[in-house]
Amino acid sequence: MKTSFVLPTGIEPLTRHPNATRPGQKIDLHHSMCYGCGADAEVGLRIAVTAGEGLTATATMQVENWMQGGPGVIHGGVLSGAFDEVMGTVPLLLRRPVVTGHLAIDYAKPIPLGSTVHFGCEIIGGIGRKIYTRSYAHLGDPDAPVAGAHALFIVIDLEQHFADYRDKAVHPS
Ligand SMILES: CCCCCCCCCCCC(=O)SCCNC(=O)CCNC(=O)[C@H](O)C(C)(C)COP(=O)(O)OP(=O)(O)OC[C@H]1O[C@@H](n2cnc3c(N)ncnc32)[C@H](O)[C@@H]1OP(=O)(O)O
Repeated sequence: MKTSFVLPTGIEPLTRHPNATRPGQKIDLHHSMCYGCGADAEVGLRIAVTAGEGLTATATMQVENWMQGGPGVIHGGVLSGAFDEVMGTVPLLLRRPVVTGHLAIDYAKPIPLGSTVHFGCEIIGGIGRKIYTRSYAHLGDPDAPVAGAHALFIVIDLEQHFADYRDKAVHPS
């Protein structure tokens, strides 16, 4: 798939945490009101990410009617959000919390409403606090990707990063 994303030189391999979610198991829920993965979110993608071998994962998402962009197909921003969620979850296999610094999407084919989108994802490696990932999406045939993505995630101190925003958080009613 064509992409203009350029990986920097000097990326070091990273190692899965010994206590990371085992292959085949769902990677722990971020929180139940999260737009990407939460079961209680008013509107959300409800993506479940499953750990694979090494630093890989898979996920699926149902393309519902509210996700429509161009007639009959998914909105590009929704797909972007899905890639963000999938790639942002995989660093939990390192047991390192991250936020997105840079996200790049390559849209190869329209994705019809009603589709099940399958995602594959891997951590490429890291430099300091920077973690580089790539992902692809297909509709059932991994040899026929409909989109791809790269992202740079930055490792954060979870408590410190969200300290000023916790009083704005919404909780399940
Ligand atoms: C959450 C629970 C998990 C649970 C996981 C659940 C999955 C959630 C998935 C969704 C994730 C999201 O959407 S997160 C929401 C969207 N993202 C955000 O809100 C992040 C907003 N941005 C920020 O807060 C900040 O900019 C940070 C934290 C990303 C970076 O700030 P900082 O901590 O001061 O660090 P800083 O020195 O600026 O950057 C560190 C290094 O990264 C590089 N760097 C930073 N941004 C970029 C960039 N866009 N492009 C290239 N490089 C960059 C810098 O040059 C530097 O390199 P060097 O000098 O070291 O070489």
